[in-house]
Amino acid sequence: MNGESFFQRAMQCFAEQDSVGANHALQQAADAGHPMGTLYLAEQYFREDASVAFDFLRKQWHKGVPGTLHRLITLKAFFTDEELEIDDLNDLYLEGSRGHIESLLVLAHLTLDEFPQNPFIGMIDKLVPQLIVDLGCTEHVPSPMKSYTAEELSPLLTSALWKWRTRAECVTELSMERCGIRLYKNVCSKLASAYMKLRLGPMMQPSMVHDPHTGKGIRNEVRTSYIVHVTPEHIDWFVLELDDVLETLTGVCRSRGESMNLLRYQSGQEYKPHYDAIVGQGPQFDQILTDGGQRIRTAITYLSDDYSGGETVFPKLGIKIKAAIGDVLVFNNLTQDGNVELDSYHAGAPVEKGTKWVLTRWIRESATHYGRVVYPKKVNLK
Ligand SMILES: O=C(O)CCC(=O)C(=O)O
Ligand SMILES: [Fe+2]
Repeated sequence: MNGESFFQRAMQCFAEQDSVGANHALQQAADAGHPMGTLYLAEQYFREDASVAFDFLRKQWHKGVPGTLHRLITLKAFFTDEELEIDDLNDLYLEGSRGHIESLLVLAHLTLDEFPQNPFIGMIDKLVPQLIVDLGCTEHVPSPMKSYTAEELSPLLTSALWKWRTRAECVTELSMERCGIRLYKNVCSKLASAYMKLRLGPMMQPSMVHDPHTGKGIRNEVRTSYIVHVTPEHIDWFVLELDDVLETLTGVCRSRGESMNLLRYQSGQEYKPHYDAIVGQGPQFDQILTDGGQRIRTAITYLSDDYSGGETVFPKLGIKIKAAIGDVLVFNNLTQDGNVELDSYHAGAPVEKGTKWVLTRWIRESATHYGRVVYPKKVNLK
């Protein structure tokens, strides 16, 4: 049997809740160098002991299994309390040199501001030229193509590490006592914004709102944008990094976040004035509240700014926010004593021209389904 057959057998065993059989088959798949088998098994090890998982991933890397170093660094960065070091970024580079696009994207995202003539963009361009066009990075492609020595790479990796370590140190442009409104500048890089839109955009569906009578999701003129729910199966480095940074900016543990909503508004589309707090009453609303309680806070990450109209408006506060790409707006939906903050009433004004993209995170009082699945060890840290 080959690696794929072992992996399929493991999936079958999981479906039949035979975890012993599944682990045995995963082991066989990993021994045969199967990438997904390797990553699944590493996940199992990681739940028990991070260092066992890391040793296993490194062993598989030496056997030539792709994606293993990238997974190791991702687990270390987002699921342990260990700090990333320069060697970890070098590992991402090694993974990228074997053709792992996401590793190169992470390195490009961490270095593009400092190094516009960017070798990582050049490496991506060699592998998938269309991606560079779709990400709007064509002006960054270095020419001529070449391989980079350790000495040439060193300043880039040092700078990437600095960028990583200061990822949540953002300048505040607007700060208001009422509703705890804060607008943080330049949180999400242009590259990360472009990549998330590109990767998740094809899954867009019409947005829904809760029917005030039944609590069920319905289409309604109140909210005419398109949406993708960024559920656990969609997470990647960029989603995890945003979860991490938003935890710092909002002061609430990432495990209390609902899965983010990627919203796309085209001309004429809007989100009419509303509360993000759950304001309906009845059994269906009680059901919605079981996923972590009330929505205490909201964080909106702006992924585009080449549109007119489309401001985020707070009519009771008399403010209109037109953020730049990469900015994050945070505000409270509840008062100190836990009531709905009436001033938090807000809208996404109709877009006039161009396309507005945002990622909305609604944050609850306690751990959500998303938080429990993605961050089982980080539940309720704050
Ligand atoms: O699009 C906007 O500016 C606001 C989005 C919003 O209010 C929400 O998603 O809850
Ligand atoms: Fe909202």
